Amino acid sequence: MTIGRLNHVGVATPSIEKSIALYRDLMGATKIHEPFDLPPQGVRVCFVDTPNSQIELIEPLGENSPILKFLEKNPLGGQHHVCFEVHDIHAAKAEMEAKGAKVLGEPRIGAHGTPVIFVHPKDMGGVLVELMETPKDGGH
Ligand SMILES: CC[C@@H](C(=O)O)C(=O)SCCNC(=O)CCNC(=O)[C@H](O)C(C)(C)COP(=O)(O)OP(=O)(O)OC[C@H]1O[C@@H](n2cnc3c(N)ncnc32)[C@H](O)[C@@H]1OP(=O)(O)O
Ligand SMILES: [Co+2]
Repeated sequence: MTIGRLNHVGVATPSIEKSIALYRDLMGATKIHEPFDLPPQGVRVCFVDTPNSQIELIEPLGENSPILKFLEKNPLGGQHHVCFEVHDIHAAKAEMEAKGAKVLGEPRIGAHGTPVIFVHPKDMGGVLVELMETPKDGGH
C-alpha cells in the first residue's frame, strides 16, 4: 500500500452548527457543504472545503455513536482522525493486518460514498487513521 492524498481531517464536535460558525466567521471558510446524517456510521457530517483538503465535522448521531466517548473526554470537541486515500481498500486492510495493525471492523461506505476502514490509534502512534478508497472521479 502507498499512502495517498490527505482526504480530510475529522473533527468531532458537540454542535455542527456552532463549528460551522467558527470555520466560517473565524477561519474564513467560504465553501461549507450542507450537513447530512450517516446512520450506518453513527454520525452527522458536514464538510468544510480548504484549498487542498477538507475538514470533516462530525457530531454524534444515535446512542451508539462511535464518537460519544471521545466527546465525553473532550467536551469542546477536537481533532478526531485523519483520512488518507488508498487505491484498494481490501488490499490496504490485508496489508495493515499482515503488518500487525488492528483494523476496526470491515470496510463500510463512508461519507464520500466509497469504502473506508479505521486503524486503531494504539497501532498508529496515538492517531486514529481512516483509510478511504479513492473515488472513481478522483474526488475533490
Ligand atoms: C463520516 C463517516 C466516516 C467518513 O467517511 O469519514 C467517518 O469518519 S466516521 C468517524 C467516526 N467513526 C469512528 O471513529 C470509527 C472507528 N472508531 C472506533 O472504533 C472507536 O472510536 C475507537 C477508536 C476504537 C475508540 O474506542 P472507544 O470505545 O470509542 O474509546 P476508548 O476510550 O475505549 O478508546 C480506547 C483508546 O483509544 C484512544 N482513542 C479513542 N479515540 C481516539 C482518537 N480519535 N484519537 C486518538 N486516540 C483515541 C482512547 O484515548 C483510549 O486510550 P487509552 O485511554 O490510553 O486506553
Ligand atoms: Co472521516
